[in-house]
Amino acid sequence: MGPLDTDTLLSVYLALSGLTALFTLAGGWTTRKPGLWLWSGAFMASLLSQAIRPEITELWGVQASKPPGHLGGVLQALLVLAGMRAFLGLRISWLGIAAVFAAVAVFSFTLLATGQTLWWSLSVTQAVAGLAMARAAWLAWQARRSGGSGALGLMGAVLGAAALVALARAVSVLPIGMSTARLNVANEHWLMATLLLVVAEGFAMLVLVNSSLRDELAKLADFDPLTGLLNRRGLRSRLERIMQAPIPQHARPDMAVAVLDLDEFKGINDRFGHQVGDEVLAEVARRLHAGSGPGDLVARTGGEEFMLIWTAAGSQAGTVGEQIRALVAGSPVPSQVGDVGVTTSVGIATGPWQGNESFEGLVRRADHALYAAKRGGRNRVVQG
Ligand SMILES: Nc1nc2c(ncn2[C@@H]2O[C@H](COP(=O)(O)OP(=O)(O)OP(=O)(O)O)[C@@H](O)[C@H]2O)c(=O)[nH]1
Repeated sequence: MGPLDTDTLLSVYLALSGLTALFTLAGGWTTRKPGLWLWSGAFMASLLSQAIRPEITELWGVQASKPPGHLGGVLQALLVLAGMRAFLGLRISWLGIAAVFAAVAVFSFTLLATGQTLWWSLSVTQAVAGLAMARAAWLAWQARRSGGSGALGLMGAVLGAAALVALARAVSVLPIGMSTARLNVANEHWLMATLLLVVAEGFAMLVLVNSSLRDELAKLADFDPLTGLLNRRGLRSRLERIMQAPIPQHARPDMAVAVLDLDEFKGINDRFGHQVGDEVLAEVARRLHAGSGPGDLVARTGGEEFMLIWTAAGSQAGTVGEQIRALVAGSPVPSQVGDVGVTTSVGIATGPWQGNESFEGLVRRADHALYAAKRGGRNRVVQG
């Protein structure tokens, strides 16, 4: 036996699968990310399928130990695919997975029972595993292309490579006109590539989980959890991005900054309770968001304070304030205690885009206008 014969490679494969299963299990446990449990199960499946081979060999002979190993590879790939779907929030067809697995299992065990060569079993199981991996790679790529993180691209590349290796292995072990010795050599080559890819898959999975946690943290830092609107920090960073866009200042339509403060909101809390107050805030946020265009920014900048930046208010700038007030006060907010009437005061300032300085100036003007609206009796718009 050489140092890199099939049995040695399978032992290394077993050890690496076990480690990857542990890492993904730890990842699933600590992050509660969907998909990681399935990925851990995927590597556990290939570990178990290799670990039970010596026992099966002892009981029923070496031939009988092969189909479980082959099927472990299929189960692993199907679970990697299911994990990818879960990670991306897609539906998983367990019936489809069971049907594919059962069909391949029946095929392998029929070959075993009828005394035919088990190279066919390896070839077919690797082909099925390759197709499942290719599907998982495709999903990762699609998600990357529709705005996902770079880690999805890495995952797609690694799973794509795993798919190619499995398919190449499926072809290289086809028992057509090749001696068993040559089939063994071909199998060992591709098995070695599979080993490297187990490590790469585990690595890509952890990178993917880390990057999605980082995205979540960034989201938490930029958004208000009650209303889902941007918070002050998120508003600022998005505004900076818009201001830095390479559009000449003279080509930008005027923008409007509106500062809103719900009227006598303390009274709503006192009369109906804090929870109803929260419902009102969430509904006001929904209305403000629904009433804004895709390029506009809507933020909750304080308890019952909101800020809207209409990035292309243009010639309608003068009427924007009244539209915003009507969005909030136009109809009462349905809540657990029935309809709750709510009004808002709005301070508004419009002007051209001229860098950060001018934006701060606009906000100051809008703030002063808001105080004037409150002083003037509330539920009104004052232009600053
Ligand atoms: N339910 C709820 N209430 C909040 C939240 N954040 C701030 N508030 C409440 O909002 C109220 C704001 O009250 P005030 O600043 O006195 O203003 P107001 O009653 O709206 O009166 P005016 O602004 O003068 O019209 C306070 O009672 C805060 O407790 C929140 O997240 N949920």
